[in-house]
Amino acid sequence: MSVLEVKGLSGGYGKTPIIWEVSMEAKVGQVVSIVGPNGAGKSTFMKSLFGITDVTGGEVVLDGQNVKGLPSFRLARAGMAYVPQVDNIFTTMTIKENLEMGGYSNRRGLAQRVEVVLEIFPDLKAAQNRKGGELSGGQRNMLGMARALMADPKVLLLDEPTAGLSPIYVDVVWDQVGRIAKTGTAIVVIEQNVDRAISNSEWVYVLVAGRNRLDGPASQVAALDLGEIFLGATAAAMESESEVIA
Ligand SMILES: Nc1ncnc2c1ncn2[C@@H]1O[C@H](COP(=O)(O)OP(=O)(O)OP(=O)(O)O)[C@@H](O)[C@H]1O
Repeated sequence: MSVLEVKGLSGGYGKTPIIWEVSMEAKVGQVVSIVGPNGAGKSTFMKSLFGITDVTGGEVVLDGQNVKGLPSFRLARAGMAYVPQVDNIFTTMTIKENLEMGGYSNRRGLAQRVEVVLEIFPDLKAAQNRKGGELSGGQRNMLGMARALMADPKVLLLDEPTAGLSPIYVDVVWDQVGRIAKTGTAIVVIEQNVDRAISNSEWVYVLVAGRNRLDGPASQVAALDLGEIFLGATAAAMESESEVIA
């Protein structure tokens, strides 16, 4: 069952359009990746979903509810969570306090929720009294995800959670993504590394020049030469229709 359906979303920053008629969907408990060349509009698309950039057209349906154009706090209430690439934790607060802040909107059962989330992130559990600012890059990214999970979202949007991490930590973060999905949360992840995206997601979307270029099950996308497609991020790609290879 689809928990997130995006149809023909267009938008950008003020009057500058960046994404054109982008569509995607994510099912309950599914990991969906978005890949594409630098500047393809991946982050802008995610920000548009979460009400941060200007949306000029399209539809966003979250768990059956049309949420396009809602401000971020209402999207959060409706079950969407977003973890940006940077500034995703409070550095002067402990891990536990960061989690408590993440659950501020529903204080009932907060302590139990902290426990549930810490069970998903053993590294954080072991260091729960350390301050955010003392954590490694990988731990910070995990705390960003954990904090977002405090609201028990239906859909979790992650903008490059593995950016700048050592290969070992990249594996750890992807492992956590898989664990979160198993709890039923749908996860949409922007990933620079195509191979990682393919091996850790069920479905992969390729954005080129602000548009859907193609999408399909990870196993089928793996068979394509995406390097070639990325390099061809030209006017020709912009004019082509999106292909679906499901
Ligand atoms: N705050 C902003 N204001 C205006 N334009 C922006 C802003 N942020 C990004 N852009 C522009 O939007 C376009 C798409 O950028 P975006 O960051 O969404 O791409 P991306 O696919 O996520 O790229 P990367 O992989 O490099 O992060 C780029 O041309 C960029 O210059």
